[in-house]
Amino acid sequence: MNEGALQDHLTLPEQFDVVVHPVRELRGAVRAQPSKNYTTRYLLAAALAEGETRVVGVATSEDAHAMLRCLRDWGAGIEHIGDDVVIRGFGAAPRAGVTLNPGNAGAVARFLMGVAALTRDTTLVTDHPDSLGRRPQGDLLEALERLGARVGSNEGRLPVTISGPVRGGVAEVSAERSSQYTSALMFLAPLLPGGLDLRLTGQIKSHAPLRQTLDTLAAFGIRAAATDDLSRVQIPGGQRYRPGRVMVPGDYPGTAALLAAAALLPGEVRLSNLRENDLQGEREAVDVLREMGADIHRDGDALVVRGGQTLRAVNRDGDGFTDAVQALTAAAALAEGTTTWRNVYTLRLKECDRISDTRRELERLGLQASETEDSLSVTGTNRIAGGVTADGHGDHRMIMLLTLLGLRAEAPVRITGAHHIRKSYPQFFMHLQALGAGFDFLERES
Ligand SMILES: O=C(O)C1=C[C@@H](OP(=O)(O)O)[C@@H](O)[C@H](O)C1
Ligand SMILES: C=C(OP(=O)(O)O)C(=O)O
Repeated sequence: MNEGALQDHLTLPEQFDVVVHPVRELRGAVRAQPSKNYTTRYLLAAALAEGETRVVGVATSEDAHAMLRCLRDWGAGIEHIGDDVVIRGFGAAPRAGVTLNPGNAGAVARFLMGVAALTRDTTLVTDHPDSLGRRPQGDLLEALERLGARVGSNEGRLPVTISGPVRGGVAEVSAERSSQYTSALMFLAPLLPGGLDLRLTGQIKSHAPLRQTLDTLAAFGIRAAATDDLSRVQIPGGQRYRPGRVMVPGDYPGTAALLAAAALLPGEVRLSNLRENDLQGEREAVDVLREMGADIHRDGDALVVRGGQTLRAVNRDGDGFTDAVQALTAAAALAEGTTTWRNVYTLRLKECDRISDTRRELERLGLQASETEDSLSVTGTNRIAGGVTADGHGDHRMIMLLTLLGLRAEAPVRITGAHHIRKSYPQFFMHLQALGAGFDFLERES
C-alpha cells in the first residue's frame, strides 16, 4: 500500500506491521471515537436490566465486540442499528454453564467474572494467553470465594470457572492492583439479595474508573453510596437495573494520543466530542500537556491544539490517567529535561509490562529511560533518528506511543503487530492520516 494513500480501517489486513513516515505538520479536525470504558459499562448494565436499552454511539473496538459477544452468549438480545446497539437484557439471570471469551479485554473479563456469581458454572477463557492470560485475577476470585462463590482457576489466572449463588453482605476486595475487581463487584451487588458493603483494601488505584462505574449504576437507576476516598462502597441488594437510553461520550484515553501528536508537530488540530465535565481520568492529559507547554484551548466540546511549541519535562503522579501515560510518554520523549511518571506500578499489569517494555522500546529508539518498581522516567531529545523496527508488544497503547515517535523521527519507524491497535482504537491510523500523516501497512502471516 502506498504511503499517504487514505485507507479505510476496515480494509486493513487482518494482521499487519505499520511503517510510520515522518511528517512535517498535522492539520485538520477529528471527532473523538466513543469511550471504551463507558461502552463496556453501558452494554453490561443494559444486559443486567430487564427490557430494552438503546446504547447510543457504541465503540467499534475489539473490547466492545468482546463484551457484546459474551453478553449474547449469556442470553442477551443484541441488535445493531447504525452506530447504536439495542440490548434486550437478561436481568439477574444470565444463562448457566456458558463459556465466555472476552478476547484480550481486561475490564470486560473482570466485570463478567463478578456477574458470573449470579450463575452456575460460567467459564471464562481467553484467546490471548500471552496477554490477558497472564494478568492476575486472584484478588477478585478471592473476594468472590469469601462471599461464598465456588471458584476454579489456573493459579489465579484464566481460564476460570465461577458458580453462585451468593447472598451478599460485607466484602473486602484488594484495590491495589486494579480497580476492575471492585467495579466487577459493584455491577453484581444490586442483584444480590443482601447487596454488598464493599471495603477496599490496600492503596486504592485508578479511582477514576470506579467513579465511572458509580456513574453508570446511577444512569441505570441503581442506588449506591460511597465515601469520598472510595474506601467504602455500599450498594443495597434487591434492586433492578432500569432499562432506557444512554449515550456514550467521547474517549479521552485514545484521544490523548492525538492530543500529544498534535502538540508534538506544527499545525492546528481540532478534536471534538470531548465533553468538559467527564469522569474519565485521562482528561487530565490536557492539563499535563499544558503544563509541558502545549497550546491547547477548549471550544465547547472541542479541544484545539496549536502544535510545535517547545515542551518541558514534568514530574507527575500518573495513577489518575493510567491509560494516557504511554501517549504522554511520547510527548515527554521530545520535551526538554527528564519526565517521571510516579505511582504507576499497575502499568506493569496491563497488556504488556508498560514500564519495562516501554523503557526497552524507548532505548531502542535511542532515548534515555529508566524505571523503578512503580515509576518510569524518560529524558527528552530533539532528535530521533528512526530507521528501526520497534516491538508493539501486542499492546495498543504501546503502538500509539511508538507511532507518535515515528511521526517525529528523521527516518521511518516500523512497528510490529500494529493490528493490536484494534483493541481500543481501530481508526487510530486513519484519524492520523486525516490529519496528514502517512503510513504503510504490511501484511503479516497469521
Ligand atoms: O474499569 C475500566 O474500564 C478500566 C480500568 C483501568 O484499569 P485498572 O483499574 O486495572 O488500572 C484502565 O486501565 C482500563 O483500561 C479500563
Ligand atoms: C489496560 C487497558 O484495558 P483493559 O485493562 O480493559 O484490558 C487499556 O485500555 O489500556
